[in-house]
Amino acid sequence: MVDILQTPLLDTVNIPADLRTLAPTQLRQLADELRQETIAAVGVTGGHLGSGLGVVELTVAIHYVFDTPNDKLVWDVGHQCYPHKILTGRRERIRTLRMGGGLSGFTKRSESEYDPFGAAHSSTSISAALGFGVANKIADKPGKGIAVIGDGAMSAGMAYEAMNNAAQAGNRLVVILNDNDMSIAPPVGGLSAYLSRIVSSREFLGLRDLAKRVAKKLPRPIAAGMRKTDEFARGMAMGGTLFEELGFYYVGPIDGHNLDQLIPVLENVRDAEEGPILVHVVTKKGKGYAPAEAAADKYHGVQKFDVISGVQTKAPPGPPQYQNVFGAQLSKEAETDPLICAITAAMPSGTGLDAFAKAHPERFFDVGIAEQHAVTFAAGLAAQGMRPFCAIYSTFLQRAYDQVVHDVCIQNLPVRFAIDRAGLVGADGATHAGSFDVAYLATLPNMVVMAPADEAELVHMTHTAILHDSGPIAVRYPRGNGTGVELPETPEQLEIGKGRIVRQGHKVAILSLGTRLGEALRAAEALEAKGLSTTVADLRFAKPLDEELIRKLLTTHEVAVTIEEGAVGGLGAHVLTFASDTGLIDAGLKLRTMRLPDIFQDQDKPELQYAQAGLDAEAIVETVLKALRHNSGGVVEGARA
Ligand SMILES: Cc1ncc(C[n+]2csc(CCOP(=O)(O)OP(=O)(O)O)c2C)c(N)n1
Ligand SMILES: CC(=O)[C@@H](O)[C@H](O)COP(=O)(O)O
Ligand SMILES: [Mg+2]
Repeated sequence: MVDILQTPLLDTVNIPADLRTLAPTQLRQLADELRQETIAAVGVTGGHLGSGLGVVELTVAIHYVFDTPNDKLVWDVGHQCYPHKILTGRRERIRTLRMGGGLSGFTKRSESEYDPFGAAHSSTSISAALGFGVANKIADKPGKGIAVIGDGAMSAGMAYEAMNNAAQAGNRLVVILNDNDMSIAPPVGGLSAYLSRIVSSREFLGLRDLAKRVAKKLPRPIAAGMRKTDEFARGMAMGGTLFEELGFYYVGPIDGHNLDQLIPVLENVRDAEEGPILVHVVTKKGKGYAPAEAAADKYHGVQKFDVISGVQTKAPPGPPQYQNVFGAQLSKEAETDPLICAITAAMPSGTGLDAFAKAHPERFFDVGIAEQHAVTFAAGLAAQGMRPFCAIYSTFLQRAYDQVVHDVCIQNLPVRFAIDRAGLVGADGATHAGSFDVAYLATLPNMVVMAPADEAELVHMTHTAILHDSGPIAVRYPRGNGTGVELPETPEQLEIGKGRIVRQGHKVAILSLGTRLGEALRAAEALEAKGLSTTVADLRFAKPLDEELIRKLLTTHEVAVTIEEGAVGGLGAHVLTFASDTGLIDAGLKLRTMRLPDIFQDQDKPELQYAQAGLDAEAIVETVLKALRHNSGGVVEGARA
């Protein structure tokens, strides 16, 4: 395996133009070196590995054949883009992947002209590539849009919305379907089965007849003398496919690790006069690195690891992760409650539902990457009397907002939302931060929004959600480990809209929502040391607000500060609205809201992200002291604080 890294050919390639000076016979070696470099880099940084290893040859072939960056290459999700980054001028920084100040783990427009479109959420690539292709067509400029989309990402509705429109791009759009028969977990559903049928029922295109068959299939000058009608081309050689029905020329399946096949096929595709074209490429996730190929998840996402053994750095033992506390509690309660069912959109382990899937397979649904469908499916289940839990990361639930509003809230259906990765998430950065869910959910009539301060509270809130049959309810909790509190044997049903006082004082009140409670308590200690007696309340609910408790806190303390792990529009906004509606702010109350700043924060360690966001104990103390210094008649200096 990779020992001392020797990359003589890769060392000569800084950008794709360098790559294009190589002879086709050199590309195999280049791909091998690129694979080694990718493994070595991710060994140091951790990150998404298996997907990138599977597209090493594809990355080399695309940059070799197409005229990037004039042809616009759009990687779906972008989690497979590390080899692409190495070939596009970023090799020197590749060992900073996903670190504070380092390269993003996804494609990012601000990073490179070779990343024409940023991503991290799936299934956007065909739409974006179509946009590039059509814009160039209108302007009569050269340049195609090239989307590389995985079989998992191909399960989302957006991909079909784009394909439904793709004909207008003509030959300006190329879609490369990277079929590795894997999502994060094994892929699910009819499309996955369909792709498997195509692959198993057909031989890979062989080298000997490849050029002939592709030339026949794609009308272009070299096929002169052959029939060039659409009927001939579309029905040719490999028969109709779903993609052909949608108006694509389908080419495939192709062995995506065989450069001798990839290069001529892509050259034909590049030069075709007709389109759009879909190239079905079959690859192996984790290809070329034995530990990845052998792992159940194909090293989708890894910690730092030892390159020789593949052994990943273990996280130090700690409290259970929130996702697993949720999954275990739901699974346990489902033993005695046959109405509970659980839905994930392709994230069974990330949401902690793998435990549930094992224990209750008949009530577990992995719907693939299809968050919108997941929500409306849950609404249907709820309308029929089930108790569905839709477990979706905060950032991915954004995609299903209309379904939450229209299918769930307007009909007041008791769908339970388990919203994981709420707040800042660390290495995945802005695209994956769960910054907006409180703002977008707590504004909806009928919705209940809870946030536990620790994992014991999450147990109570999961139980409370199960029993909440009168309408929709959401519980949002962060990525990572709990605080280490003891988990309750018997969960409590919390009273909806009731918070709790965690620490009683009389001058300063900190109103906390979620897991900032620990920082609020640390701040209270520091304030106490300065002679400022401090109350800390855990509001538990962003909606409905505990108006009685809030009124009491705002009328009995000189300064009140709200704190939450979310953007403006969340708890603080609702408390301010309440204080304004009731006239409580007219009485000279010093009320401040602490929330995420109005920026998309780049990746870093979560604790540093929160410090940068001004949401740690030190920032709370500073906010309180500033408020106390402030004379209510004047203008606040440094307005936010
Ligand atoms: C909208 C959305 N939902 C879920 C995810 C999480 N996610 C990232 S990669 C991935 C699997 C994608 O599978 P595929 O497209 O086949 O790519 P592969 O990992 O196999 O290379 C999932 C579910 C996401 N990024 N975006
Ligand atoms: C690319 C992607 O969307 C996922 O792989 C995501 O990075 C997983 O995040 P967690 O590690 O928080 O489950
Ligand atoms: Mg896949």
